[in-house]
This record gives sequence, structure tokens and C-alpha cells, in this order.
Amino acid sequence: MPPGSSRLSNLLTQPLRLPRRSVWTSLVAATVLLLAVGATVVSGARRFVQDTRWVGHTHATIEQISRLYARIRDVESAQRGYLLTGHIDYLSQLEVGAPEVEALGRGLIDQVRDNAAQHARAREIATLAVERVAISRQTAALYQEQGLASAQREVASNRGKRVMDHVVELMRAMEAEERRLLAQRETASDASAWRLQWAAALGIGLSLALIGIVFWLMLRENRVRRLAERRAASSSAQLAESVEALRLAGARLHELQRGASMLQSCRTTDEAMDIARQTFTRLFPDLGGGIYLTRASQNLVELRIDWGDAPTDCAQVMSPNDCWAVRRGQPHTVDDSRNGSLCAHLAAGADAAPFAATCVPLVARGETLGLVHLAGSRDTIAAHAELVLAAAEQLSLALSNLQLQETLRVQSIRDPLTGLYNRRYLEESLERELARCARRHQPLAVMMLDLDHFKRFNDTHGHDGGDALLGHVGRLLDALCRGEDIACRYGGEEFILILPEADIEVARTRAEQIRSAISELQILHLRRSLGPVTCSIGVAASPMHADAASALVQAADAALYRAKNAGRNRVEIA
Ligand SMILES: Nc1nc2c(ncn2[C@@H]2O[C@H](COP(=O)(O)OP(=O)(O)OP(=O)(O)O)[C@@H](O)[C@H]2O)c(=O)[nH]1
Repeated sequence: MPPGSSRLSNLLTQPLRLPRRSVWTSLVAATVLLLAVGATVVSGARRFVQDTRWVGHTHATIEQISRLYARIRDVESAQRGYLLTGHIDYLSQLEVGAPEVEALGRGLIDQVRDNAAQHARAREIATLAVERVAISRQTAALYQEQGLASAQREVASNRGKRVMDHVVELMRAMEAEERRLLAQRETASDASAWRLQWAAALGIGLSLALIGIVFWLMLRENRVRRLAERRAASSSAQLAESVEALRLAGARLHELQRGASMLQSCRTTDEAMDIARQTFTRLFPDLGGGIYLTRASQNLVELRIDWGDAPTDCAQVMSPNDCWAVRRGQPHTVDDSRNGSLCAHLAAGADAAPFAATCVPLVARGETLGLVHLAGSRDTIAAHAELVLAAAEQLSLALSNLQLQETLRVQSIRDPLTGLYNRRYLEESLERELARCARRHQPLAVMMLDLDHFKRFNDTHGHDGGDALLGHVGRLLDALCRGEDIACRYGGEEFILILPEADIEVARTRAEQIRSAISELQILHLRRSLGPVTCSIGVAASPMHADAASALVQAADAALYRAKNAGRNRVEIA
């Protein structure tokens, strides 16, 4: 799993709860409350206005009563003034006051039309007021027509006073009732005002509180949303990071697969080293490194290739014990070159910055074939640890396969007793070398060698002794061969040497050297010296004696036959 993917899945699965329901609930509650407060205030205001209107109405009624009373008194005064002075102005005042009293009476009736009791009183007052005005006018008329005495009799009858007393009594009752109503309406108006005030204060307070809660919830939601957005942004960044990590991991795996496939197709160790260098460079471009291979002797490990800007100096050849990974048979990683146990084959330069290094043994079929070493930054080494192991494993398998192939190849072309090439390889090589020399117009010599009296040697020292002799001769021939010569065991105690680009004289000289060397051979077998041995050699050369491989071998064989017949331990030319 690429780094960060578990954190990513946590982030994606962790729920984010937004307080949406509480916000909506509070908003609805605040709205309902505000509407209720509004309705209460409106209805309270209406009632307050109505109550205030009623108070005004009461005041107007009381004022109407007062004005009616005053107007009646004015009429009475005008009547009295007229009787006392006879002045005509009083009479005209009386005449003017009469319709006004009547109008004020009607006004009073209209004023209290809503109240049945007051309405009845008002009608009675209006009727009595009109009657009182009529009495004053009658009294004035008596004065005019019959004189003061008649008018005074009328006054003395107290008819006008009785009517007026009744009017006053009714007006007092009516005013008292209006004052009672006034007090009642003022109380109601005060109560309305008080209710209105409290409803407004309470409603506004509660609404403000709810709005505060909504505001707080919205701030909280905003905070949570910002957090969610940050998480989403961080998640998508991590997702992109993970996708990129997966892409790189996929590309590296593809590269590893490609490298492994090419390694498996390599025919030689050098080819495998070249492919390994390319693969490791592509897989770990930020790391320098190298590959050591164990020599056939198993006692030394040799640096075969290296690459990149490794911060270390690598020993060219080392003992297997110089590498912790080889010694312990498992990867060895040092995070800090200054503090860790760096392998002896790696050396940090004096001025080198601290670095990390890892060595992975190349092990296959229980055999340590070498090691891969990488060095660079600690993070890079740590990040690629598993991939390094996988690449090293693939390289181990490829090297092991190459080793196996080499063993099989050697087995198929080498004679196990002498270590020389076998007859099959001889036949292939002779054809090839003849063609090559012919192309270059160069000679090629063939030497056929047969040990003398080998049957007797066998009989004397046993078959094991004979085998030991064959082994010694094989090693001797191998040692006396040049790099381009091919020494083969032709069969039994017969050997053939192919000497490319050697003419017959060179071949003769070489044959003499070999014959001489074999005659001086000291063979120890089971702590016994097996005595001297000689050989006979027949030499033929191309194109001097034959062009074809089989003809050339036959010519050498014929020369050998002559050497045997001539007394053995000699060289004969075809
Ligand atoms: N020990 C051993 N003996 C072998 C091997 N191959 C062949 N021989 C023996 O080599 C002997 C060859 O004998 P001969 O062909 O008669 O030749 P020779 O005794 O060497 O006599 P000349 O060649 O005439 O000098 C035989 O006895 C074979 O059995 C082998 O691989 N090991």
C-alpha cells in the first residue's frame, strides 16, 4: 500500500456533522417568535389606541355636558337679566342660546349613542334642557306681554328651577358615570400600555436571543464547513499524492519486471551486469551503487559494476567478511554513515556529507553469489527498501541461472576427468577455427597426442592410477596452451590440440615442449610416485596437409601412428 493511503481512507470515511437542523429550527423559532411578538404588539397597540380613543370620548362627553350646562345657565342668566333690566340684548341672548342648547343636547345624545344608559340620560337631559329654555322664553314673553309681576310669578312657581335641578341631577349622574368609565378606560389603557411594553421587551429580548443562537450556530456551521473544505482540500491533495505514488510504484514495478525479464534472457554475466546497471539506474535514479560478485574461488568478492554518484568509495576486491550483508546472509542498512556500522568495503570520504547505505546479499540456492550495494539519502533508501530486495532477488535468480547454464555448458563441452574440452567440442571448434584461419589466410596446426603404454600403466597402477595420470596430463596441456589454443581429450588416453594460426614448424616446436614436459611429469597418487610416462605426438597443418577438419585429424593420426612405430616418445610431422 503506498504511503498515506491509510490516512486517506480515514479522512474519507470520517463523518463531518453540520448543525444544519439546529440552525433551521432556531431560525424558524426566531421567525415564529418575531411574528408572535409583532402580532402581540400590533394587537396591543390597537387596543391601546382604542382605549385611548375611549378616554378621549369620555373627556369629550364630559366636556359636552359641561358646555350644555353652561349654555343652559347662559339662557337662564339672559332671562334673569331681561327681567331685571328689561334690556332687549338679554332677550336676543336668550333667543340665540335656545337653538344652541337644542344643538348641544342633540350632540350629547349622539355622543353617548354607544352606551344605552347614558344615551337614555342624554335624551332626557336634552329634552329637559329644551324644556328649561322654553320656560325661560315663556317667562320673557310674559314679561313682554303682561309685565314684570306676571313674569315674577312664573319665576316664583319654581317650574324652571325644578326642571333645571332635574337636569343638573341627570348631568351629575351622567358625568359620574362618564368619570367612572374614564377611570375604567384609563386603567384598561394603562394595562394595555404595560402589556404592550412587556410584550415588546420580552419578544424583542427573546428574538434577539434566538437570533444570537442562530448567529452562533451559523458561525459554528461556517467553522465546520471551512474545516470540511480544508479536509476535502487536504484529502484531494493526499489523493493526488497517492495516485502519483501508485503511478510511480506501477512504473517501477514495470521497470523491475522488464529488467527481470531481460536478466533471464542474458547469456553471459557481463550482459547481466549491463542490464542490472540499467535497471538499477532507472529504478533508483537518486541512488548510486554497485554490484559485487563472488569469485569462483569463493574467497574474494569483486566489484563488477558501479553507477551513479555514490557518496562512498567502494573497494574493488574484498573478503566476504568485509560486508555485513554477506557475512550475515541478510540485508544490512545503515541510516547514518557517521553513526552506523558501515561495511568495511565502503568508505565515506573525509568531507562527504552523511549518507545512508544498504547492502543486499545476492543469494540463490543457498549460495552467496555476491551483493548489491546502494547509497544515498536516508529517506530514499528507506522508501525503496522493498524494491531493492525485489530487484536483488531477480538479479540473484538471473545470476544463478547463468551459473547453472555455464555449468551445464561446461559439462556438455568439457571432459570431467581431465577438465579439457571433449570430442564433440573439438569437432565443432575445429571446423570453425579452420574456416576462420582460411578467411585470414593463416595456417592451423593439429597435434594428436597419445600416452605410451598406457595399458601397462593401468595394469601396474590400477585404473585409478591411470585416471590420476590422465588428470595430470590434462592440467599440464591446459597450462601449456596459449589463450587461443584448444586442448581436447579425444578419447581414452588420446588428446588433440588445435593451434590456430600456427604453422607446422611452430607446431613441431610446441609438440616437442609438450612431449618433454610430459616425460618430466612427477605423478603422486595415494602418496606413491607413479613413475615416468612418455607420449607420442603426430602433427599436421592446414593448408599444408589437408584443408578439411577430418582429413587434418587423419593426417595427424597417421603421423602419430608413425611416431608409435618409430619407438614412441617422439614427435612426427604428417
Ligand atoms: N584408467 C583409464 N584407462 C583408460 C581410459 N580410457 C582408456 N583407457 C585404457 O587405455 C588403454 C589403452 O591401451 P592401448 O590402446 O592398447 O594403448 P597403449 O597401452 O597406450 O599402447 P600404445 O598406445 O601403443 O603405447 C586401455 O587399456 C584402456 O582401457 C580411462 O579413461 N582411464
